[in-house]
Amino acid sequence: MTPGARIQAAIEILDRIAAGDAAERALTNWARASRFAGSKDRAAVRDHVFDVLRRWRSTAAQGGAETGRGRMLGLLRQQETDPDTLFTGEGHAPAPLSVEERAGGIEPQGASALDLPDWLFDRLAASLDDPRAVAEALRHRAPVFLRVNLLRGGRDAARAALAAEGIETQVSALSGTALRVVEGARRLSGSRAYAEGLVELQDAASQAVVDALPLGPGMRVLDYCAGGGGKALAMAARTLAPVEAHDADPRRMADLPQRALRAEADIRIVASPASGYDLVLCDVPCSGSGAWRRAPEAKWRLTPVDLTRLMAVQAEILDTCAALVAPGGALAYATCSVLRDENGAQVDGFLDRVTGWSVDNDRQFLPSDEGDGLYVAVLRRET
Ligand SMILES: C[S@@+](CC[C@H](N)C(=O)[O-])C[C@H]1O[C@@H](n2cnc3c(N)ncnc32)[C@H](O)[C@@H]1O
Repeated sequence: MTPGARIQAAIEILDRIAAGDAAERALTNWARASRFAGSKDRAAVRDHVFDVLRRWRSTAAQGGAETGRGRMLGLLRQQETDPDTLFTGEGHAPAPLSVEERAGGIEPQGASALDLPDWLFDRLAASLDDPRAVAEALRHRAPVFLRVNLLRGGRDAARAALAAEGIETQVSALSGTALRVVEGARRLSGSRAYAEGLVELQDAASQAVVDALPLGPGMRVLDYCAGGGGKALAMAARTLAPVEAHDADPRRMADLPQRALRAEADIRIVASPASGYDLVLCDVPCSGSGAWRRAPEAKWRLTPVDLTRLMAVQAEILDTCAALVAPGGALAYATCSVLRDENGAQVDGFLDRVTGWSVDNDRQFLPSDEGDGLYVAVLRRET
């Protein structure tokens, strides 16, 4: 496909998304119907679509229309790429710009310039000292991070194995196990280092969250909202003992046994956790606001009603998990959110409802080149 044809494909997919299709579904449907598209074409089209999704409002403003075509035009203007080189009308490229399109487009202002819905800008402003910096970070692509699986070898050995396959990494400042991929990210899924469990894909701040947990050899540990199991696997590498994994939707854990096998981690799936754990992690469902650059659609689909519903679920999970912790044990509450309502306010609410608990430590990570936006609080059961 020519660069112009890739732009036209992205325009059509963006129109499907605007009509209500989920981004992944729209991309998959396009790929199925476009057998001529090679892997590089698919990756390029995907990048265009996700670049626009991160900047849904500002690209429409700068492109002069709330359409796939308008947004792609706005994106090219933001990237200082001359649209006339791509909107040529030749082959499968988009039609040349009209006089109106050429003259159209305005400089976005306020929440539009920050690519946030208005209501979310207000929530972010109420949560953070520098909401603009966080909103700006969410407008850019996320770096790719790996976790070195210490059950399968050390960091240097993993870096060397990756480098031998053309995947260059840098050591992350946030966590001793985190590597930032600087070259060859697309080779990862087919690499031996990945297939043999030397590394896992995991954001650096997610790894730092696990670093913050009071984990030790032989502890009895439960991951109550295990999902795909990223944190359960990281915890198993630290405890050198079984980690129990639970999720209200067991289908979310479908790949976990296979991942555990590859990583040589001892993960045991439990449908009904008992009690008496030394540590229970509840990595609760949340807005995902700290990771919206990876899943930008969520930024536009979340409503105030959704957020209120999520907050109720979070409080309920905290209370359920507290009852599973042994006296003297710890309860870790984590989100991938930067909203205070889902973070510090939930912990404050919990401490108001219970007695005999205190905060050991808590930390808010903000989205940046170093990792995603996550929150973790370690709560100690005194009695
Ligand atoms: C943020 S994800 C977990 C991500 C996972 N810990 C990881 O690191 O890959 C939240 C998970 O909580 C699960 N969940 C939602 N409500 C729940 C509930 N009431 N009890 C247990 N799990 C729940 C969801 O199915 C989802 O898999």
